[in-house]
Amino acid sequence: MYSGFSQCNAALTDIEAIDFYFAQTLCDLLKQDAVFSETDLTQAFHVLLALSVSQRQGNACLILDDIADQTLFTAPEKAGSGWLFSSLPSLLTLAGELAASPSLFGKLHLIDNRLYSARYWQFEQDIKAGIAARLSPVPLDDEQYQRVSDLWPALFNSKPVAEQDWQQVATALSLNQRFAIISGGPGTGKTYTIARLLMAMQSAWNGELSIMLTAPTGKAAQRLSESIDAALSTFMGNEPLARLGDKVRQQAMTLHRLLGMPRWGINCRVNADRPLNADVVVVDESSMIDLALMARLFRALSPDTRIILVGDPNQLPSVEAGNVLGDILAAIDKSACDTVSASAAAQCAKLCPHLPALNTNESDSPDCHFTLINAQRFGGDLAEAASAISAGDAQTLVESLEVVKPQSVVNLEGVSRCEPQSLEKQFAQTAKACFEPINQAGSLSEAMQALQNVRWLTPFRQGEFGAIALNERIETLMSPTGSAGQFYRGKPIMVVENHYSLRLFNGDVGIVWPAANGQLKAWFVGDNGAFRAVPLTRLPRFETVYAMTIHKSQGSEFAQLLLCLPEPPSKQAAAICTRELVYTGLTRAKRGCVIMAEPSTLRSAVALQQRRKTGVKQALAPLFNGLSDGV
Ligand SMILES: Nc1ncnc2c1ncn2[C@@H]1O[C@H](COP(=O)(O)OP(=O)(O)OP(=O)(O)O)[C@@H](O)[C@H]1O
Repeated sequence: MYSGFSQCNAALTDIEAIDFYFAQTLCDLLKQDAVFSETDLTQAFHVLLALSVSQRQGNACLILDDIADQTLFTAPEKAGSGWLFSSLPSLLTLAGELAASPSLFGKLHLIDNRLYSARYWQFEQDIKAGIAARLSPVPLDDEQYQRVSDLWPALFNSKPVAEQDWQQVATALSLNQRFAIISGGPGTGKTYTIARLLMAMQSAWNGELSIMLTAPTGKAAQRLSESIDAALSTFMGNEPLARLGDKVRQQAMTLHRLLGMPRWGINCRVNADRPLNADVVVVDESSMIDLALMARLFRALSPDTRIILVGDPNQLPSVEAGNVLGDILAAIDKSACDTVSASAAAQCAKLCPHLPALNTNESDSPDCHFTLINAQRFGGDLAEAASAISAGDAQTLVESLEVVKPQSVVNLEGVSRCEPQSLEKQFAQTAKACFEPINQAGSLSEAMQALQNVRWLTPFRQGEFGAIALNERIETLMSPTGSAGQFYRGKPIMVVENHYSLRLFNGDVGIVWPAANGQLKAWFVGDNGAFRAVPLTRLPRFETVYAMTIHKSQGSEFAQLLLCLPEPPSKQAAAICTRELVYTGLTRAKRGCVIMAEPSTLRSAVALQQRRKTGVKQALAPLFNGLSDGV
């Protein structure tokens, strides 16, 4: 085999030291068994290498079919590089023997054709156990029904309607679920529904429920609190409703804080032995939650705690391994919009006799997924473009987009396209139209508002249209000295590391602005919505943020967007430009978006779906099809 990492790295491409040492450590253990031939050990080393690479790429496991009879880790410039894996039957036999070998006991798991390291296998098992334990509904008693029925007309329109109101259906049917998912695109009223569902729950349980609101990032948590507040403000004028609203309103926190995750390390303060003291946990932006974090969340719930996942499965999956929300929804494979069980239909009819009857099915599978499909806030064009992207219909999308000048983004309602060359030619005009309002603002709050109005998004950090180059170019136009990298009034910045004592977190966006004494400071929006200043000398690591990557923009929204989709400069860059990336970028726009792209680049991106290899769907499907295999 290889004498060390350097020799391995010379023979194979796309591997990292961690892959080599993972494979080598396990192979060293295997040698103790003394049952594997040298040939088997060499094959095992490469399978383990492929497993580590696969997990590093965001997959939970290695699908053996993907490597069978394939030569992997090749590089055109390295003659003879790469490794040819054997056929599927012999890979399956080998992987089975590895997983069963005494020296690797518990370290590897082979489920069907999926090879796991113990960590990821355990995450999947914990998620499965957490969901399985919550699938049987907890019926409301008659008094609870009565209280919720009495409240209903204050929460929703209770006049008879011809078209189904999925927000009401979701609320009525989630009331007695201990596990529910409310999914939908941006502005479909997920938070509106959650606020009302929580009001209904509090009324059923006489205001005694302990509710926790959480989201994976600080920004998403802040938006969740604000949106719940806005949804509850409707009830302020009515004393009893306002009191019920107070039992729902609270500051959402990040999942890391909720679980008491240490700054360094992974052992949560809140865990199976010391679970969360909550009756209901609402998790927003669930698509951003990776396997490990979701597993830790489920471990931290006591058996009676209800969990409601909220999110948009068409968005990018988590940065770290897995695609948990998408996989759970794939396992459920239906929503209440299709059919529900007869008992769920009866429950809905009891609370909402004014709604059309739901379609029923014969099964007793749990009705725990509710899709909201009607855009409540999103402009028609944006909603249509977003659904064309999520349906993979690039042709309709490209044909529907008017070609405009890039600077028209500042007042745009809806979606248009501009050619990359026209942004190149009109770069200065476009940047000034978008960002001069920040410099020209008369006050800090106007500048903050202007900053939220327009943002440029890009898939990449590096390269001509990467965030770094775009910010440098824009900054030379905006900075009074004409050079990048200096502080000036109106410079937008994004913190890129956590600073706990300053209460600044990775992704927080602020602005450089003079304090009352004229001294420049960095200003951020505090927890209570008020601005707070941080001395420039104390700022943690930050970047200029006229432009940002689409990944970083998750959980944020802007009135108008310039969505740059340049032609990917390499194969690796092309692999990033997926349908989910375009969808996530576009749906950050509240009013208008200009997509800067060649039609061919847009088509290729929309055609490419980001697939994460996991076994979550296979593990959960039996639970949702009434075939629980007993966890
Ligand atoms: N049934 C409704 N009637 C009137 N307004 C509604 C209704 N549902 C939602 N809205 C309004 O539509 C807007 C978007 O709703 P909401 O914020 O709940 O959507 P969301 O799906 O949570 O959005 P996002 O994905 O951006 O978080 C809000 O202003 C909300 O008040």
